[in-house]
Amino acid sequence: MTVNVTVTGAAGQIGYALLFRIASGQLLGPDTPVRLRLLEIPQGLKAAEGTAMELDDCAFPLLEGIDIFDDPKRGFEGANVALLVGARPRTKGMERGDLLEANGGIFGPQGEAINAGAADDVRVLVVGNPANTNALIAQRHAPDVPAERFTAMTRLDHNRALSQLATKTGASVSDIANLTIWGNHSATQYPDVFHATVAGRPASELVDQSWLEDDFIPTVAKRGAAIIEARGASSAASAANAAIDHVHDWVNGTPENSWTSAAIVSDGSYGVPEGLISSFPVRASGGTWQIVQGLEIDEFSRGKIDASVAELVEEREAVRGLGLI
Ligand SMILES: NC(=O)C1=CN([C@@H]2O[C@H](COP(=O)(O)OP(=O)(O)OC[C@H]3O[C@@H](n4cnc5c(N)ncnc54)[C@H](O)[C@@H]3O)[C@@H](O)[C@H]2O)C=CC1
Ligand SMILES: O=C([O-])CC(=O)C(=O)O
Repeated sequence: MTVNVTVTGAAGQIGYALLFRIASGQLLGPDTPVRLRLLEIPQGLKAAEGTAMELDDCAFPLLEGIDIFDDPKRGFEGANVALLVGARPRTKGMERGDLLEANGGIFGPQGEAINAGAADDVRVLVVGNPANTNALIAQRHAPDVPAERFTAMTRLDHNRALSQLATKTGASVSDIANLTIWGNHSATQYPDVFHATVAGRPASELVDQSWLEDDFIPTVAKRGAAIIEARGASSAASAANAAIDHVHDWVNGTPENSWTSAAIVSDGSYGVPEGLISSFPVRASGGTWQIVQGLEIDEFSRGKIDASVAELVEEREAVRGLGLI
């Protein structure tokens, strides 16, 4: 059956890296036809039309159609998968509160539109920053959609951590299992190697604590800023790739022998307040995410997780104070 995929911010740089991969079958697999619904603001419509022309020109056998909208109500109609990429970027002179407020004006109405018209099985991935809190705002505006269908992306952080650890240990990324990103998709995130293995050996035996603290954790947590500095623009292809990985695993399941990371609604596991959208170690099966339970968390990890979760609580209080949730 054809799957309707809504992509917001379709004319942006992540959109340009993402749409062709969705249309080629990499999001949902080689047997699933897709129909794209592109949502943009009025100023983005012309560029979205240009991208749609290029999608046509690829003659993707799985692409059944493309529609373009600037009205969220129509953009999310019948959506089975919704990728919320478009967001208000932080600009000069903008305070954190201004950024949260501007994004509340986007993600509140989009949550309402999902509630009103998306398909019963809708799965939502928020990429646009601040991703966790934008996802929370959207989720709170969609009371009829099960809360666990709203997720935010920390898969790019997860993939960045895999790559750093592989390089350091001289292993291949496919040798690494059970890394975790905890908390917020921000500089406070905690990339945790203490349950990870590299070719079956505990990662913590292969790297020392000073590398973790002085190199690995800050490199992963600040990678977004380093890419902006180097490229003059934020991560786009790697962000699109992570979005594909996230939805692909959500729908098709994670491999037996490992877990991944995703920001999902907390059920209170690991002391993360219930209802926050925070990154956890997760497995997917049967189309749902489950938090990996029973991991031992030492004092170092506890402090790092708590710090990132505290930032999420602060963001939640800020949007509550602004009347956005
Ligand atoms: N979670 C993650 O790991 C990552 C998140 N990001 C975030 O993803 C977002 C998008 O990044 P880029 O594509 O590089 O930005 P971009 O600025 O190139 O594109 C954003 C697009 O969104 C559109 N847009 C703005 N408001 C909209 C609305 N209300 N409805 C529909 N479309 C809307 C804009 O017209 C623009 O075309 C940013 O917030 C960025 O910070 C980027 C990389 C990684
Ligand atoms: O900082 C940004 O805008 C981009 C981002 O989220 C990342 O690359 O992780």
